[in-house]
Amino acid sequence: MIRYHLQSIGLVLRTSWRISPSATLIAFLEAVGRVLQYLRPLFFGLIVGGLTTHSLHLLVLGVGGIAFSESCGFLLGTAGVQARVGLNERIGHHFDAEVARISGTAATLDHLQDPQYRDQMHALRERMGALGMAYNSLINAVNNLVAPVTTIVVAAGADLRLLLLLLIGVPATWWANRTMRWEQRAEDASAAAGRRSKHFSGLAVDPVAASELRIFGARNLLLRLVGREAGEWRKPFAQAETRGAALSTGVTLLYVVAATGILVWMAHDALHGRISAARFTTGVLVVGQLRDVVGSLQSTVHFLGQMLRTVKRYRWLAEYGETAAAAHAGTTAAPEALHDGLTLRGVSFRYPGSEREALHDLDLHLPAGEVIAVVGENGAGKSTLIGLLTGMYDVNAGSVLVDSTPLQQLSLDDWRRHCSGAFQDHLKLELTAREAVGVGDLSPGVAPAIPSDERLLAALDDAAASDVLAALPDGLDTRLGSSWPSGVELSGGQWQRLAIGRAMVRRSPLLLVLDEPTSALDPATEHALFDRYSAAAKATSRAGGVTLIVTHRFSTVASADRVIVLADGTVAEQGTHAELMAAGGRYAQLYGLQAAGYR
Ligand SMILES: Nc1ncnc2c1ncn2[C@@H]1O[C@H](COP(=O)(O)OP(=O)(O)OP(=O)(O)O)[C@@H](O)[C@H]1O
Repeated sequence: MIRYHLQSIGLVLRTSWRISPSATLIAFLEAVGRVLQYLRPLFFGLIVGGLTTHSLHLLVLGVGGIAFSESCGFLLGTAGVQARVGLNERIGHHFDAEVARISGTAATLDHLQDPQYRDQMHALRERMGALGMAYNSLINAVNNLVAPVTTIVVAAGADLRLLLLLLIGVPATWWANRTMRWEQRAEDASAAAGRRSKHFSGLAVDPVAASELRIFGARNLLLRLVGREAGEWRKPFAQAETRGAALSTGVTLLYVVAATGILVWMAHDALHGRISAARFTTGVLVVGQLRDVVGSLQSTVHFLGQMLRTVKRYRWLAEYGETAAAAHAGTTAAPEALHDGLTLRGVSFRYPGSEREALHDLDLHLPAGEVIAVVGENGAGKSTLIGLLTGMYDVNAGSVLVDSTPLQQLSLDDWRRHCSGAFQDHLKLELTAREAVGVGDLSPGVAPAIPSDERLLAALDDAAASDVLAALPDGLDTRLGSSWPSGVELSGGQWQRLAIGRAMVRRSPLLLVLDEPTSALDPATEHALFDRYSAAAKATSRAGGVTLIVTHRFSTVASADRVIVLADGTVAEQGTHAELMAAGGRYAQLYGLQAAGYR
C-alpha cells in the first residue's frame, strides 16, 4: 500500500512538473519560509536571555533572527503560495481533461453501463477538487512536516522534557488512520445514493422535465426523493465526520493535560533557578507551537489521505479505461465496400449489471445493398441490435461479421468512419447549424474540419430538412439552442431533422442506421423524408451498404427490401412485406392493428 501511495505521489509530481517545472520548484520555497518562521521561539528565547543576562550579543542575535525569519519567511512563503495556487487550476484542468479522455478511450460503451465504473466515476467527480489540489496537498504536507521537525529541534534545545509532548503523535496518527478509513468507507458506501441524488436533483432543474413534473404535480415527490437520496448519500459522511471530530477532541484534550503538566514542572524548575528564563520562554512558546504542529499534521493527513484516495480512484479508472480499450484489440481496416453484407451468428448480449439477455442466440443476415426495416414491440431488442452492429457493445456470445471479418478484428474507429446514423435520442448540438450538421463527416485528425457547405446543403436536402435551414435567420451560421444569448431554439422535430441531415452528410456509408428517425416528425415531413431515404439508400447500396431502419410506423416498412421482426431478443419472422403479410404471423397482426388504427 505504501508503494502504491508513493507511486500516486510520483504521478502528482510528474503532472505538476509537466505543467510548469518552475512553479513546481518555487512552490517548495514556502517550506523553507516555514522553517524560518518556526524558529521564532528560539529567537524570542535569545531576546529574553539577552535581557535577563544583559548580553548585547544574545539580544542582537535574537532581534536579528526574528527580523530575518519574519521577512524572509514572508517573502519565500508568498512566492511559494503564488506558485502553488497558480498550479491548482492548471492541474485541475489537466485531470478534468484526462478523466474525459479516459471515459472516451474505450472503443465500446460497455463500461458506461457498468455500475461499478459509474460509482467510481461518481466518487471521483465528487472529489475532482481534491485532484486539482493534489500538488497543493503535497506541498502542504511538506510544509507541515518541516514545521514539526524544526519545532522538535528547538524544543529539544530548550528542554528535553518537551519531547514528551511528541508522544501525542501516537494517538494523533491512530486518529488520522481511523478517520481516513472511515471516510473511504463513507465514499464507497454512499456513491450509488450520490448518483441517484444527482439524477433526481438534475431532473428538478431540467427544463425538459419541468412540464411533466408540473402536469403530474410530481415536484414534491421529486423533492422528497432528492431529500431521501441526499440524506442516504450524506449519512455515512456525517457519521465519519462526527466520529473523527470526537476523536480529535480527545487527542487535543490529552495534549492540553500533558502540556500543562510539563509547563508547571518547568515553571517550578525556573522558579528554583534550575532552568533559565530564556529556556522557559522558548519552552512556553514551543508548547503552543507544538499544538499547532499536531493540529496541522492532523489536517495534513486528512487532506493528503483525501488526495491519495482520489488519485487512487483516478488510477483505478485509468487502468479500467486502458483494459476496456485493450479489450477491443482489432486493428484491421474496414472494407471499402460490402459484398456479402452483415451477419450476426448466434449472438447473445446482456447489458452490464442486467439479469436478462437483451438479445439471445440471434442469427441474422443483412444482405449488402438492401434497405432493411426492423420492427418489434418495445424492448424487443431493436436498438440493442444497432448498438452491436456499430460496435458500441461487445457481444457476450457469437459474432458479428462484416462480410466475413468478425467486427472484433476491425478497428472500430475505422468501421465507424464507414457507418452513419440518426437516432431517436439524437444529440442537440448547441453549435452553429453548419457545425451541428457538419459533424456528420468530420475529417480525421486532431483538428477535424467540417465538410463544404455544398455537401451540407445536399445532406439537408436528403433529410427533407432544407426548410428548417431556410427558416434560420443566418442560415448555416445561425447559432442553435438557448445556451447562446442570441441562439435560435428549435422544435423537437426540427432538431430531429437536423440530426437526420447529419446522418446524410457521410457519403455511401457501409451501414446507415436510422433508429426511429421520424418519431418527432409530422406525417407530411415523414412522407417527404422516405422518398429521399430511398434515393440515399440507392447511393449507399452502390458500395453494398446496408440501410437499417428501425421504426414503429408500418407505413415506412412496406417499401423496404426486407423486414425483420424482433421479439424477446430474437428474430420472430423475416421476409418482404408481401411475404410476411401472406404468412399471417406476428407482423401481419401488428400491421393489421396499426392499419385499423388509421381507418
Ligand atoms: N442500458 C441498458 N441497461 C440494461 N438493460 C437495457 C439497457 N438498454 C436496454 N436494455 C434492455 O434491453 C432490452 C432491449 O432493449 P432495446 O432498447 O434494444 O429495445 P427496443 O426494441 O429498441 O425498444 P424500444 O422500441 O422501446 O426502443 C430491454 O429489455 C431493455 O430493458
